[in-house]
Amino acid sequence: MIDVRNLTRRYGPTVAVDALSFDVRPGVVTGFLGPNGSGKSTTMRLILGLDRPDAGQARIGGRRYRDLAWPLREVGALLEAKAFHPGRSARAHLAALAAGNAIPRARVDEVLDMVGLTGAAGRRAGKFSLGMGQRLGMAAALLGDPAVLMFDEPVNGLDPEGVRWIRNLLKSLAAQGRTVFVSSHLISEMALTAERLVVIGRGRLLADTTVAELSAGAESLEDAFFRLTSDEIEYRGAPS
Ligand SMILES: Nc1ncnc2c1ncn2[C@@H]1O[C@H](COP(=O)(O)OP(=O)(O)OP(=O)(O)O)[C@@H](O)[C@H]1O
Repeated sequence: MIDVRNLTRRYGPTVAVDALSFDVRPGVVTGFLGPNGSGKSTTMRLILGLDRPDAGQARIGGRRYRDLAWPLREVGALLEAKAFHPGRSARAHLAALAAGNAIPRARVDEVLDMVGLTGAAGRRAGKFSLGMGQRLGMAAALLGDPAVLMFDEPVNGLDPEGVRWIRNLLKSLAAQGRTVFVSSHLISEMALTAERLVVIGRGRLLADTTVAELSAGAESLEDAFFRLTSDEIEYRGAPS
């Protein structure tokens, strides 16, 4: 469970996250949607203690990130691809993370297998394709067997096979009872992956609902999304 209460973050005159409150529940995939610059990445960084809020707070399993004794064992996150040393093998990268977080070494091979990287485990991660890099990032997120998982735009740039693989992985992690929170620009992809949705615009909450409910009053989830966010997009072309 993730709970976000009155979370606010300003950068100079920009209010990136504006008194945002929502819960992310276990057992389902929750999509995090919003136009470019609406504050999704900032919110995720605040939840993960990578940035400090000006007001409010975010908690994981009832505790702030900085109060977690072994963060990697409570929350796994994939924020950007290729967040690893390029000269290290995939296995060495994961082994270093495991050692630093008191995670048994045997778990490294388990997660390599889960993400389909067993055959490439000895290769230098710097030579990995984008899809392999995402798989390695997923393996790192899963290493501590955490109950809460967060992914920022995990399918960006992936081929259809990679997109489907991530979709199925997220669903199976939620089916195991984990809390899965995933941001995306791709509304059609979220319609296939998520059950619940948190939608924001200019840092503010626009909807905290299910995919089914949001789609119900519109022709498609995409139409419902554009209706919801139409006043929130900073730069629009002139009306045709
Ligand atoms: N470190 C920073 N310094 C200054 N402004 C920032 C910083 N990080 C984010 N912002 C601003 O805060 C707002 C929210 O940005 P954020 O990256 O969280 O949005 P986003 O929804 O993740 O966008 P995208 O979908 O384009 O990735 C934007 O106006 C952005 O320019």
